[in-house]
Amino acid sequence: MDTQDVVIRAEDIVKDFTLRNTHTLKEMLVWRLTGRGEQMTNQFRAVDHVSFNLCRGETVGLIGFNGSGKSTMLKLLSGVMSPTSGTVHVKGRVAGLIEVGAGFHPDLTGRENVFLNGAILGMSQKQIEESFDSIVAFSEIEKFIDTEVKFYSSGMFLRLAFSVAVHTDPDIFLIDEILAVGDEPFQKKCLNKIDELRDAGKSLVIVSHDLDMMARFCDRGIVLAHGKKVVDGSIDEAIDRLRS
Ligand SMILES: Nc1ncnc2c1ncn2[C@@H]1O[C@H](COP(=O)(O)OP(=O)(O)OP(=O)(O)O)[C@@H](O)[C@H]1O
Repeated sequence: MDTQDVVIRAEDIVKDFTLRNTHTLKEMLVWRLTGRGEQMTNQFRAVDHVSFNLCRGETVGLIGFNGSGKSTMLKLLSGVMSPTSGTVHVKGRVAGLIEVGAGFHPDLTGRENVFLNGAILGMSQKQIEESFDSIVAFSEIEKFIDTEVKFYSSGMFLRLAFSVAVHTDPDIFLIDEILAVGDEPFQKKCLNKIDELRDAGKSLVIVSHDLDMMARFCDRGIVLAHGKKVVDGSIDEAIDRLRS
């Protein structure tokens, strides 16, 4: 594919987290006085020099065992988090379904959150007004739309968040495991919507432990292990590596 078609270019991404150890005040004082203050924290590398391109129209599955860095990688792609080093270039509008309810304010109603979230995802007030009925209809939570979202179940959060995100007409859609919290009918509806987005030539990055679902949706698979990219190939090749 020529470089014009690249919508995400992740170059040599590293993400380090600082893990804090809990110490008593006395320990901290002794450590500081003995000049060992730097040992109070340690660094953990969650993403280790990962590079890849995502092309227009591709659906890539990001797979790997627990703690391998998948969710961190999605947050770096979405811009919610910055890399320690390396760069992420994005072309087009990104919608991320990364954490259920992220970007939702608990004290606001569903209706207010649709406007807030839509605006965060780059929609104008007029676009949100025009899409509002369709957003609510897709989510099927009409009855609760004027209830504060702190009273929503995680499935209700997902319904509204997914619905807002797909209505923003994203070029790139990032989806974390969260589909798991929806009930089966809603999951089916989301999967159909994902098919529609694929058919419309959108680019998707999906994180899931449901390898059969990944085999059905993804063209390509990237396997992360301890933060490193160990496979970037067909989805079948990626799944084989994980299952071997
Ligand atoms: N904010 C943070 N502070 C410290 N460590 C973190 C933070 N976020 C993630 N980590 C660590 O980074 C590593 C990768 O986490 P991440 O959530 O990206 O893994 P994952 O592959 O998505 O895992 P899972 O399959 O369990 O969801 C884990 O060891 C996790 O503890």
